[in-house]
Amino acid sequence: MESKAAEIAAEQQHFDLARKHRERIRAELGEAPDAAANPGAGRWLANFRRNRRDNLAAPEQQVAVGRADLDDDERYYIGRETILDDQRQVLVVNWQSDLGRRYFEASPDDPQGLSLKRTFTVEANRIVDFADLVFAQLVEAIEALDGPDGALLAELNRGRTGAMQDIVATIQAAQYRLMRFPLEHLLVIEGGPGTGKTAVALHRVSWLLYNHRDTLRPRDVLIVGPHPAFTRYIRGVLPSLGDEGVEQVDIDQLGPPVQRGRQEDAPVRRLKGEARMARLLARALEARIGAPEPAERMLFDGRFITLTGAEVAAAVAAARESGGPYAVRRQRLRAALAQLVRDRGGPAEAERLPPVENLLERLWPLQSAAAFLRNLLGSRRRLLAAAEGEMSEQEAALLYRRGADRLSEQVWSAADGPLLDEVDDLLNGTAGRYRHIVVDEVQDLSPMQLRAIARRSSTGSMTIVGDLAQSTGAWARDRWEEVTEHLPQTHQVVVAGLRYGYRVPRQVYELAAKLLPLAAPGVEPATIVRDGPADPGIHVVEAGERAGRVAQIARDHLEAQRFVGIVCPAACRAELEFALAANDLPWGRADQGELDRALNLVSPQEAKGLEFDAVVVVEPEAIVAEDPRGHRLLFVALTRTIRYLDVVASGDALPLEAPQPVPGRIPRQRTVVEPDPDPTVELSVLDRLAEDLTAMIAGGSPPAMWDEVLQRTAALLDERSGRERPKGRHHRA
Ligand SMILES: Nc1ncnc2c1ncn2[C@@H]1O[C@H](COP(=O)(O)OP(=O)(O)OP(=O)(O)O)[C@@H](O)[C@H]1O
Repeated sequence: MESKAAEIAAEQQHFDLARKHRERIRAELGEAPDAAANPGAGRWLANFRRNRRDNLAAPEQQVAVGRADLDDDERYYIGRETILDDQRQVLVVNWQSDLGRRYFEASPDDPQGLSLKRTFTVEANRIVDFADLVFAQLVEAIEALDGPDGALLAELNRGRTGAMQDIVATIQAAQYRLMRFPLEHLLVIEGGPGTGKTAVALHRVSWLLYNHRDTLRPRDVLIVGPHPAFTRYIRGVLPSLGDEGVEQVDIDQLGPPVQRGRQEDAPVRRLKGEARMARLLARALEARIGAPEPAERMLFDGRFITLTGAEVAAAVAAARESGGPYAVRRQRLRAALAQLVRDRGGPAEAERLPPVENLLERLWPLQSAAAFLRNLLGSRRRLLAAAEGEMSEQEAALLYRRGADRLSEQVWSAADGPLLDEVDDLLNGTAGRYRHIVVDEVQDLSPMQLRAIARRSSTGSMTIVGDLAQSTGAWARDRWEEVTEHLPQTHQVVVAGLRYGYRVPRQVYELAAKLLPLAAPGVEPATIVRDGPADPGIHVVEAGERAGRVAQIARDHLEAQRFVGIVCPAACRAELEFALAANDLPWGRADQGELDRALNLVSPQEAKGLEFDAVVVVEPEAIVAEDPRGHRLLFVALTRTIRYLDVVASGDALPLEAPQPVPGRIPRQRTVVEPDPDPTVELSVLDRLAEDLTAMIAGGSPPAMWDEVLQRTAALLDERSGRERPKGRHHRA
């Protein structure tokens, strides 16, 4: 039998040959002359070649991840892309092909016609090692390949950078089965934190694009994530698999672009997310269609033409009943009115003449989604009328707010986004143009958000990804039906689970899993595949030392070159930012979509879906207090690490009781603040701001100086607003 070194050398020859031909292909794509007969086709060809060239793996990347030896002695190398030599002999077969499927799914139970599966460990394109599964000899090891193998464990220990990587080299059989699950389904992929749900959903897109390439193009696929930092985290995976052009957005990007940032209280957010809102909006829009005068008189070229109220009303009723978006039915009314004018001897081009346009505008006003919604939310009368039978008066009153004076100045909330999208759909219709939609972290989305996604689907084929144990916020769910009922009902719903937790080390998961009986009693814990380098560090400190200790731990991790995430509740955010700044530790802000620094500050909500080498979780009791399902939020926070976890707490480091008031938190003072005339600022936001400022001042100066700091702050604010105060009351050094 050949020695392993000799075998590696032989395999390396094949790797080198394949790389040589990949570079040959790259060069040919760059140099091939324009064979096209006309300039349009020439441009197309040039584009095609550029895309093909850009999608080839980089020169230093490994050509293959493994080798499949079939029972009939044929052998195939499996890699990211197919590579042929100049005689069109196959050197490498791509992972989405049928051979790829057999390679990844082969198990001792079902070898898929393979006699051997060889997995390479490779650095750049140099083979370091390989491991073989010889199926004939493996009768006793029927653990199947669902669990981890050596190559996977090595891969999981790799440090993280803030950008998700592809997992082609180490796809597990159970994962591959979901990647190639038939397209015509509403597939729900569920599983605990770090089981690979996101990775599988993204590779599923790549697999589907390859295997349905005649009918499914990249622009037919939409990927929706929960927030910008997540979208940024995953956006490189598909291009690294050679799939460019798939649209990837976060949920707030659906719908008309408007200025965001308005904060709202939880009951308003909840109400605005309910499916009842769709019916309320539809009714409010229909109520904008007016009734004619008893006689409508119009002047054309010095001659009056009068239409009777009855005939105009009949035209309005016909348009109203005709079905379709508001704007389309408006066009029909215009045509009908013009016809009536012509029937009275009016001009042939009546459709385009001002008298008809004026009447049309009065009966059926043209409006944008933003203008309509601003007017509706700013009118108690209209809200009440539209709410009838759908909502109580108190609920309708919750929706009221005074609109900004100018539409361009209106600031919208996150919960307004899906309402604007719904109105836009009622007004103009939405072209459901995606043949497949992937939604990640779907467990928290409101019915109105799910409707916004559903209307973009042309087929009902979707992959939705989530974990009920991580479901928090106004729409925390306990059953998948509560999500799928708002999605297209065209295809069968299949819920498939991933069982093995690849991200979180055993020691960390054991700690986090203590929350599960309380957080999500029905949810099966993941099976963890590896140990971490250390037990979680639990640091119980005085409230005043909390931020300083977090900064110190973060610094230690940074010095060891780790990618660090601090998961921090809102109550501790200001003191922590202050401490990081004071310690000269720059950080990335996940709330602004940043995730590219070595140190990142994320809220527990933003932490969903992300991962870091080292995670510091700040004040678990405050995290639990932040959400009605606070234990789930804490479970999310604790399961973001691939290696190190530290918990810094002045209260209980692992609260297993119902939420307590947050330690060290300043009691809310509501009475002193008069309602602000600016409708975009809510009282609770002012309270939060006051709390943040208080924490910053308390953390940054001794009590004897607080008065002084406050006076200086007031002076600075005066200066900024141009407001005059009695001279001598404030001064600046
Ligand atoms: N087969 C695999 N080979 C290598 N790495 C893998 C594999 N499966 C998962 N991983 C890695 O495990 C980590 C967790 O995967 P992923 O983020 O997809 O999990 P998730 O189930 O979506 O987690 P969460 O519920 O926290 O969002 C990622 O770093 C991913 O690359």
